[in-house]
Amino acid sequence: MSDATPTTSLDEMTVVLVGCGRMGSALAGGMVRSGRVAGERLVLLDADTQKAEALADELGALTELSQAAEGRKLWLVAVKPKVVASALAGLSDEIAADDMIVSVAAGLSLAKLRSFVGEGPAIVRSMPNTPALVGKGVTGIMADGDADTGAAKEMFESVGHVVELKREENFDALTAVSGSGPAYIFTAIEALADGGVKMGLSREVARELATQTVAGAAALVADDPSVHTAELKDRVASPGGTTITALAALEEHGFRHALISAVEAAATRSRQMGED
Ligand SMILES: NC(=O)C1=CN([C@@H]2O[C@H](COP(=O)(O)OP(=O)(O)OC[C@H]3O[C@@H](n4cnc5c(N)ncnc54)[C@H](OP(=O)(O)O)[C@@H]3O)[C@@H](O)[C@H]2O)C=CC1
Ligand SMILES: O=C(O)[C@@H]1CCC=N1
Repeated sequence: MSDATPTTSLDEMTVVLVGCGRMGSALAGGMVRSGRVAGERLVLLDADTQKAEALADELGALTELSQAAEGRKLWLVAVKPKVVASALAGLSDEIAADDMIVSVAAGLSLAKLRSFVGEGPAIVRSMPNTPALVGKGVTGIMADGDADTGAAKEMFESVGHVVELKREENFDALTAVSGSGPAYIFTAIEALADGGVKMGLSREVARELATQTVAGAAALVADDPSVHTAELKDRVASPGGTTITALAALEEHGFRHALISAVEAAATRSRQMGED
């Protein structure tokens, strides 16, 4: 059972990535770039072997389980939620009872994951995001039962922040805020730059300004959690100035409501996906 699972450092394990798509490749790239996971400790598998081989060439990683070192494996499952059961079934002869399975699939509960693999391997449910590729990801994790999350935590910490959830039902909200969140922010950066282009800036300059503004604003928020974001906003808005005029326009167009509704819609979808 999971509570008998040994505690092993990530250094002593081989990470096997199952699914080299958008999220899987971002995680693999981020881990190798960070120097935390060596290419010879990373096996890349994909239904499309050419995709796995191309990524392995780029990262100096392996593509065959037979090339992996002896010892515990961390199976990082990054296929679409509907494919997780069949992907794990196809690997059942390879997964040892003392291995660890880490799923990144949206909506898939620990109970469902356990039903796919049976008793034995430790299971960790996670929700990362694509900024992991550049070491700026944030990942929610939770283990099945009292399994040790250490190696999974180490892996995700190599590509950014880790938030350990105590209540599994919070995965839907976390998915909606940080799993899907980068897409909202990319859209915001694009629209901010569009505004600059509309007002005469070149696309290149507008993108640079929008990107650095979002990065700088996020850094300021993160710098001191005791300062409310409203206070930071007030410090930008001079009385009768440009910012308060812009904020009024944003309110008129339901900016806050749009974001709140987006998170609500994504969380609802995550919950539905878990019921499929
Ligand atoms: N994209 C994101 O930002 C995030 C995604 N996730 C989760 O990550 C998972 C993957 O999403 P995403 O990367 O976007 O999807 P992709 O479709 O980009 O990646 C999935 C990859 O898995 C491959 N694949 C399919 N079946 C198998 C199999 N049996 N064995 C090995 N590989 C297989 C696919 O190949 P083929 O295309 O040929 O089918 C594809 O290359 C999902 O569960 C999603 O919920 C979580 C957080 C963020
Ligand atoms: O869109 C999706 O379903 C996945 C999960 C979070 C981000 N991408």
